[in-house]
Amino acid sequence: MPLSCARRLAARLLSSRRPVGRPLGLRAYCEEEAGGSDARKRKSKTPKIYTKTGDKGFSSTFTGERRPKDDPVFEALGTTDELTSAIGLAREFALEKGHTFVEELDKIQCVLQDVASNVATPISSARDSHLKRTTFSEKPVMELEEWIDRYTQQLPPLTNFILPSGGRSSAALHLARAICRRAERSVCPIVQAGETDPNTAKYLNRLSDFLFTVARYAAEKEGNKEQVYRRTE
Ligand SMILES: Nc1ncnc2c1ncn2[C@@H]1O[C@H](COP(=O)(O)OP(=O)(O)OP(=O)(O)O)[C@@H](O)[C@H]1O
Repeated sequence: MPLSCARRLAARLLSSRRPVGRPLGLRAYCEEEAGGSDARKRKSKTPKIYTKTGDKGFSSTFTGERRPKDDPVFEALGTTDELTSAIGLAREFALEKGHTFVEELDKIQCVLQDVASNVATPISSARDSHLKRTTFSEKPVMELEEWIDRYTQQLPPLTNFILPSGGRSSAALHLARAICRRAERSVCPIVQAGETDPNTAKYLNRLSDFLFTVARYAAEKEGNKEQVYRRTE
């Protein structure tokens, strides 16, 4: 597959905000660009979700590098994808209960796409045009801090260790929080290697605090008791 196709695909993915985890495959994209193969033209114009380009255990970064699928970049992308999926589930539970923080969760899911775009663009192989499209600033980190402070003010002070509990919304937010911490751990080595913006790891660090705070807020608003830690002996 010509590299130029990979790059054009990546550019289109970023501009269309197609999720990093499930873009249109390279072959499908190149055929689409070329007007489609004869067979495909006859059958259908719908591009296939699988391209088979990853079958040998390698995949592409946004900069066009082919790397093994157990590379730290794909590990971090996969974990970020798990995180946004867990938030998506928590969001559904929260929506059923009419929680107002659903709005913040919506924005967070979009910002996580930006985190993934930045991680998918290793600085050592990026050109200026890649970097320009995938910048990640401190602004969303600051916004999270404002949200954490606002919700914390509405909660009773913490006097015990809280166990993941407090109803479905709250428990799902705790699960998302734990996955968020794993996402942070997976991004840290990439930051330390100087390959991604440190604000991505900062964002994930603040996000786990935000998820903890809204987990408690959800339990409180729903009138659910949170389980507290008690020594078992
Ligand atoms: N297992 C994975 N975990 C995390 N990220 C991945 C994984 N596989 C691929 N990626 C990333 O997600 C993007 C889209 O994934 P996709 O499944 O289309 O890639 P692929 O496996 O290389 O190709 P295909 O599935 O079409 O054969 C890739 O370009 C790569 O950046």
